[in-house]
Amino acid sequence: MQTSSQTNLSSILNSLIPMTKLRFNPMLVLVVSIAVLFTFCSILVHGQATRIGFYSNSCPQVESIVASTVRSHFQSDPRIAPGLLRMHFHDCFVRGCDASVLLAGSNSERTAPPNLSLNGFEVIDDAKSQLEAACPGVVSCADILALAARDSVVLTSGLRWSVPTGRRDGTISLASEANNLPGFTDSIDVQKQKFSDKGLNSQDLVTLVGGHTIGTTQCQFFNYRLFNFTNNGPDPSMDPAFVTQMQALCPQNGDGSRRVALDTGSAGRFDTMFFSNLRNGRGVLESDQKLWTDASTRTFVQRFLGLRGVLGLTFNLEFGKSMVKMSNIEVKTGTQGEIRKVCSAVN
Ligand code: HEM
Ligand SMILES: [Ca+2]
Ligand SMILES: [Ca+2]
Repeated sequence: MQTSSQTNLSSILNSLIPMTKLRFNPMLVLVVSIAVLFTFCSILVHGQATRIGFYSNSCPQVESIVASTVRSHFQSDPRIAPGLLRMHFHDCFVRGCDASVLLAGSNSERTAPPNLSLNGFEVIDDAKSQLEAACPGVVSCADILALAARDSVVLTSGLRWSVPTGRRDGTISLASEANNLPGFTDSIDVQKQKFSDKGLNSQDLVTLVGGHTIGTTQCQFFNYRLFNFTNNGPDPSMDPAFVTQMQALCPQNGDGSRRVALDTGSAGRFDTMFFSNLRNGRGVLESDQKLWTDASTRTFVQRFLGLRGVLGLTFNLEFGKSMVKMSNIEVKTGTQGEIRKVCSAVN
């Protein structure tokens, strides 16, 4: 039913365009105005966001170029897969996912202690130079890193997810800001706090730390648990047989830079073995083992292991969902930041 004011409005609008055959349908005018208003308000409130297919016209080859570059480097050195996943995490937690972690120079993030062992920079540089040849000045380094992290999970038998793109590159990178990153001795409360500061909840925390299902750690980040953790011995949350196994790999006063798997027995495969290891007191990092010790995070570990009946969660599926959240942290879009020409330097 039309109200008299709608009828009046449409007759006024129709009288304004006597030369055309267009006629205003008041309902249509209403729906379109609401849609325009809604879009306008949501841009005002949320800022612009990333979206799937951002480069579908400007650089349709972007995904295939990144994927083939990551694959070819992975074939000669599989360590780049965990390397790129960790690099994306370290990027997102400092100034958002803006490739700040890729900038070289004195006092840049790269020089901060947690970033000294990052690897895979050459993979991003390689993809970037191919993309500059194919679509000059179009694809951001931040997006290349987000895509490369996803491709790394796929290459290690994880599930694929769609990566929204449209990030722009930041121009600032400060070593001092890398203390935002969680540390391997952090309590669960501190871990939760650092994640919630970035809009990530406890489930995201457990899921994303599940990224430790691939890759390695240096002995120096956990060997303090193996010997004099307490007055009379190793960390009591560790399985004694596992302590012996780790002592052999990381002897006291041995080489602290030696590397061992974060997920014993499955360092190359994106699976739930990491969570079984936590359940069995076989977590390598102190911060990882606490995900099982603490009841509030343990429930999520149990859900990934199918130990909570209908509350079961599929790790590989949840990982993609939490990664989409993580890779949208404080993103720069639209006219913010820039599209770097070279990923290690601002334009
Ligand atoms: C409480 C949070 C976290 C802490 C304390 C932590 C700490 C660490 C430490 C100490 C290492 C060993 C680094 C080395 O020896 O070079 C490491 C490696 C790694 N981290 Fe984390 N991490 C956390 C969360 C995450 C998240 C959220 C991801 C990804 C989504 C991630 C992915 C990785 C990967 C893949 C490696 C292996 C790197 C390689 O083999 O090159 N981590 N992490
Ligand atoms: Ca960043
Ligand atoms: Ca694994």
